[in-house]
Amino acid sequence: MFSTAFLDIPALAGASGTVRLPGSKSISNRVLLLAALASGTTTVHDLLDSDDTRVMLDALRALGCGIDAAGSTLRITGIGGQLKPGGPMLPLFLGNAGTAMRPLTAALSLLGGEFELSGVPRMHERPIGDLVDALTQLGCRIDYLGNPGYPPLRIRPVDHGALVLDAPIRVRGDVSSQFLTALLLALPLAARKDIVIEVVGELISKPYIEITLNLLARFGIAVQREGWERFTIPAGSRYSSPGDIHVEADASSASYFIALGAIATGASGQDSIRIEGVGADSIQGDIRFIEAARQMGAQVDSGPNWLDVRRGAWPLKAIDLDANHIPDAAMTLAVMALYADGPSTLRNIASWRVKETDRIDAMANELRKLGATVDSGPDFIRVHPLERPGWQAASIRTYDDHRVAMCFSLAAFNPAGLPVRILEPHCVAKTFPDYFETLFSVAQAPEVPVICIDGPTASGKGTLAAEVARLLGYHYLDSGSLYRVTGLAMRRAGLSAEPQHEAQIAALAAALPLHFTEGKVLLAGEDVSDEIRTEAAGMDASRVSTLPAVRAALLALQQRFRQLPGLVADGRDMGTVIFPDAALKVFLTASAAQRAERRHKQLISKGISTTLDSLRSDLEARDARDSSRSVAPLKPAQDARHLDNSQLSIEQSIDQVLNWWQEKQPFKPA
Ligand SMILES: O=C(O)C1=C[C@@H](OP(=O)(O)O)[C@@H](O)[C@H](O)C1
Ligand SMILES: C=C(OP(=O)(O)O)C(=O)O
Repeated sequence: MFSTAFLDIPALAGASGTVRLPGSKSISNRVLLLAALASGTTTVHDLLDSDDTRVMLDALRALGCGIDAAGSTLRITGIGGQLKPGGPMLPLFLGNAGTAMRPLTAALSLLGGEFELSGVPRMHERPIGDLVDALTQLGCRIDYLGNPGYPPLRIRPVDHGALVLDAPIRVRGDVSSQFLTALLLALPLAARKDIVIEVVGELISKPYIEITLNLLARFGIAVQREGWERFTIPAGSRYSSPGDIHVEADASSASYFIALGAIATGASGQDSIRIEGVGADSIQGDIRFIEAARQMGAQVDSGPNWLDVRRGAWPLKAIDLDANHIPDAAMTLAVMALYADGPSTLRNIASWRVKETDRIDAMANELRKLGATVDSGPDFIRVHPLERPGWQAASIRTYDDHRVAMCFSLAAFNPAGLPVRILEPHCVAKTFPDYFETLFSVAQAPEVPVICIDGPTASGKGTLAAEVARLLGYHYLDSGSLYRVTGLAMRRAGLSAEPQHEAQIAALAAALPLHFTEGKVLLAGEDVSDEIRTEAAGMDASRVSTLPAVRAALLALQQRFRQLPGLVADGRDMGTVIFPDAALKVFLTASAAQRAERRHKQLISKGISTTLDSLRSDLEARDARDSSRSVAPLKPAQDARHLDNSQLSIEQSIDQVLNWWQEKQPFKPA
């Protein structure tokens, strides 16, 4: 996941390949709750692992459910519809998960304990009054701890004998379908007689009720229904675990990749996006996004558990759609509309205003930043397409809404070749923590940005480059370590850095089984981070780096690190030889006295004894060798910015490089 303050997505040109998507949020949280209420153990396969499921799991653990995770499988032992009596009041934090807050409110109101349910500030602005009213009719005891009609809530124990089950329970369905879902999931706890639920007002987001009914059936509860107005939970209903249950991939998450297939042209080989884990026969209503995508021109094939999408009509065809049945995925259509042949209108979407943010306003604001003309009203949005000269580079605010972040990534396919900045990209953690990594695994950019930081030994370029990479969410290449690892491989093969061994060392270098993970350098799986940091290994590195055949072998290896969303590379010839087209090149220096002092401190802190004088003369010898070698000597690229950090703190150096980088970006302030 990208935990950076922002993520710059370079202009993208194509996309092709296969993605496997994480589990459905709606299925995951329903299955977890049903498994928790049932008796016995349920094994859940391919559960979504995200903020929304984590808050549900934490709540269920607090209730006393047994939960064991092993890989993508989770075993959950339910409480059999009964809480241990006399437990303390439980505070439960439910983040911004509607699928946790609403169903748990209903279930806990009937379970008998005392609870306080709260969430993030936005959750305290998301309505729950219609559900609380329905539960209160029944005799449940729920108080508002903040604003009436909104969480946080206090739930008090209820006397099951006093529940009013004779009259139908009336619930409004026109604000959120989750209120009806919550009642359907929880009321079997009280079904000593038939319980009837009547929906008041036009039910929205109907397909989510189908998911609820489908999963209830798998847990042994056969709800009878009359259209969308009346639902009966038969007397004696009991949750019974199906044993094993598989979670489909999330159809709403699939919408971004379906859109990607519709917008992007493929590269050589495969020219489509294949999505695995969900197919057209999904139980999730958002799968009907493919109908809308087809209307706009996408070519979609599907089979059991897979979809294959490619570009059809181009530009896309404008659409006018009642999107009430696909409230989440429809946001993706609003961005696809930028690539259409006329204005597109999405109607009947008033519920967008009470989700993670006011999504109608959020989409309108951010689409306008890209240059689009947008009209909106209480329950619709109309998006006019953008012509090439109309596109603007924009810093997209995401309002802590995962879907805003995800759907705006599709703006990176703009024909003007502009990058898109996504602010607070970590909001995707709600349902799809690795969204951007998954996007980057199939997207192609004509130009992946590179920042080069070259400089002499002990100038601090490693620390600076790693930190800049971390702050930008870019990959990091410590090219010096490649030479160090080559030196180590050379030693281990019994060779030395003499010209007669050059070809052999080059062959070793070309095939280095090298990985950088979490600040470690792994050679064939072995952590060699410490071994390559000794002074002797530094000397070997410097020597092998003078061998032209070794440098050539390592060139391709280094260039392969240039991957989306970008790269920060440190070394001695990054800007001059390896990435001569880098957008920013920094030549980092510090006086030999300063560098010797830093290195001295470093070694002393590791308990290695040395003297300042010897370090300084070693450094000077190494500088001389590095700058006089015949191949790619250490010298600043012509277009490099010089940074002497002798008098700067590491933070000041980082700020300077980030400022230079920002100066090169076309983004206006957010
Ligand atoms: O029941 C569910 O799993 C959901 C129902 C929908 O909410 P509304 O019914 O509030 O539209 C949807 O937007 C949400 O992401 C998930
Ligand atoms: C509306 C959404 O979430 P929630 O389940 O919190 O309602 C969503 O995921 O788009």
